[in-house]
Amino acid sequence: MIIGVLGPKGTYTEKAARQWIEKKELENEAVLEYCADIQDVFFLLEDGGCDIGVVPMENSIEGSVGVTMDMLMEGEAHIIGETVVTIEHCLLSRGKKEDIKIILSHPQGIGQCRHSLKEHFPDAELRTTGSTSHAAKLSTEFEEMAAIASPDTAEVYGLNIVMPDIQDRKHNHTRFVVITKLDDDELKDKLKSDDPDIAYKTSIIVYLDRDRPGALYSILGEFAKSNINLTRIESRPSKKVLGDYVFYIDFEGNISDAIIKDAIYNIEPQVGMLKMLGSYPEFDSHCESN
Ligand SMILES: O=C(O)C(=O)Cc1ccccc1
Repeated sequence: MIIGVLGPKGTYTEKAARQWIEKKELENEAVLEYCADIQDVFFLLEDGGCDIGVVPMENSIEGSVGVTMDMLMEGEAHIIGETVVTIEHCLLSRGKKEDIKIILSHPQGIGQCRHSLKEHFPDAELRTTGSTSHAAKLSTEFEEMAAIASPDTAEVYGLNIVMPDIQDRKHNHTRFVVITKLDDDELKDKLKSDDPDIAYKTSIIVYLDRDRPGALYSILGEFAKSNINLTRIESRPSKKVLGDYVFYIDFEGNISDAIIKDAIYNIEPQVGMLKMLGSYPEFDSHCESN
């Protein structure tokens, strides 16, 4: 089974993928395919180059990962799982702290360390890369470069940890989603089936089409009426005109539950578009460590 992840070796996304692989007991079958950026994970999946993909979705400090949200809207990928990884950013370099002039990372990495960078490296040039480990790899070339990445990545690329705990807040977590293009039958052949008794979550995207008072209220009311708990609601630009949005809604429950099916049935006639992203086992922080 080929699993597309953000590369090169040493990304947090790889950590997330390994966490999910272990949970699904796929250690003997899974082969990781490293991609240059998040978009490429989706393209690899769409082109049939991998069975499964793992991509970052949202971070507790920096918020949503726009490219992941956009690619979920645009493509055929659907969500079959999620996992949460604890983020522990460090500053990695070949040189010493006083040599550092350029700091590299994925935009999420830079965003999660913004205040700390201003405080400790006010004059450094900040440059974005495809991933945290891509930044680490580039930093092996010059002593004046440093990467924001995980301590494990320092080991992979033989870099020094010049500053541990560089993130703005101690508690830092990223939620990753597991995506596929395979249908239920194909998945049944490849994956151990999920325990039907565990808690599920469902993700949808809705576009309201007609801007009118109470349109979103009415949709959210369908969830409230059925006592369905929302876990996330985010808007993204519809990309049609300024001020026009699509809404990403996550809620507790499985689309195979009658109560969820009924709520979706009631919402559908009220919206211009409803895209079902998938129902999948909710990450359980009590059972899963990382
Ligand atoms: O997976 C990575 O290493 C990335 O570059 C994306 C990212 C960046 C920061 C936190 C979590 C994921």
